[in-house]
Amino acid sequence: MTSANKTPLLSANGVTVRFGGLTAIDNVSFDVYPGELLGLIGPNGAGKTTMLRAITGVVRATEGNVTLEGESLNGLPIHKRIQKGLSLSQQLVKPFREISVLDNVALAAGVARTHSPLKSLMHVSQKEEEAIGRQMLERVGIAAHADQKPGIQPLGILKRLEMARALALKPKLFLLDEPLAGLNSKEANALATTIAEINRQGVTIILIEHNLGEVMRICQRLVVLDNGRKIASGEPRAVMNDPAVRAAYLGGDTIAEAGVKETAHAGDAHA
Ligand SMILES: Nc1ncnc2c1ncn2[C@@H]1O[C@H](COP(=O)(O)OP(=O)(O)OP(=O)(O)O)[C@@H](O)[C@H]1O
Repeated sequence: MTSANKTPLLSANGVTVRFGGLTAIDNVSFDVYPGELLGLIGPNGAGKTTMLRAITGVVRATEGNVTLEGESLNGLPIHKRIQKGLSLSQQLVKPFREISVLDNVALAAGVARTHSPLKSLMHVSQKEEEAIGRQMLERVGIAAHADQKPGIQPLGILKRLEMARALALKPKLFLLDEPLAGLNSKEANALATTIAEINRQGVTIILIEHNLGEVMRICQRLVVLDNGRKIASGEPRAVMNDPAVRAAYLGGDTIAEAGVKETAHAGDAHA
């Protein structure tokens, strides 16, 4: 957990991202400590996904910098950041539909080992990658689907497959962008439990999520963005009771209640 004498795994320092005249991220700084499950939350359009993209190199920060284990990631392309230990599980799930669930994960494991998608394609199903694939499917709870094709899987399984693919890269920092979106409350609850379990096994995680009930349940610390700015950070319950956070979400009313309801969905509440 956070402590003054611990070195952050990741530090964002004064990160600003502008798209033309729009400042999507405005001078945001925060740290992620080894072993943490950090929730990055905020209303629609707050800048959460842009922040993740600035960390992974999908968008370039206009100002500021991001360091991983003290080393600047500035200017590094996405694949170099992956090599250094970042892995992003995306909101949109796009597996290869013609190969099995297991081969999808084995392929990702191959990319991690060869850093070349082409080589990993030729290596797919080699024993070691396959073993990593099976291990990751176990980890996300879908080992029973290993030999099936992704095309016939429901969204809940596909989300877990996407997570298994990202975990196959053996990341130092695992970035999850709205993994619970589109799931019913029972599925969301189960997947959030899996995410907490992955964290307990030692994987440091940044979780972007609108489902505040699950965020409150599994995250150890929160960073809140609104209009591109960091408006609060700290222990979840204290953050949820922060007047600035209440105002950002609901105009100051019932964020604490919304936060503890299992089905709470800030995106819905905000709409
Ligand atoms: N590539 C882009 N070009 C221009 N504007 C963008 C781009 N990406 C994001 N934005 C804008 O930046 C702002 C922040 O968007 P972002 O998607 O990061 O927010 P978010 O907090 O992830 O929102 P949500 O919860 O709705 O997914 C929004 O105003 C969005 O329209």
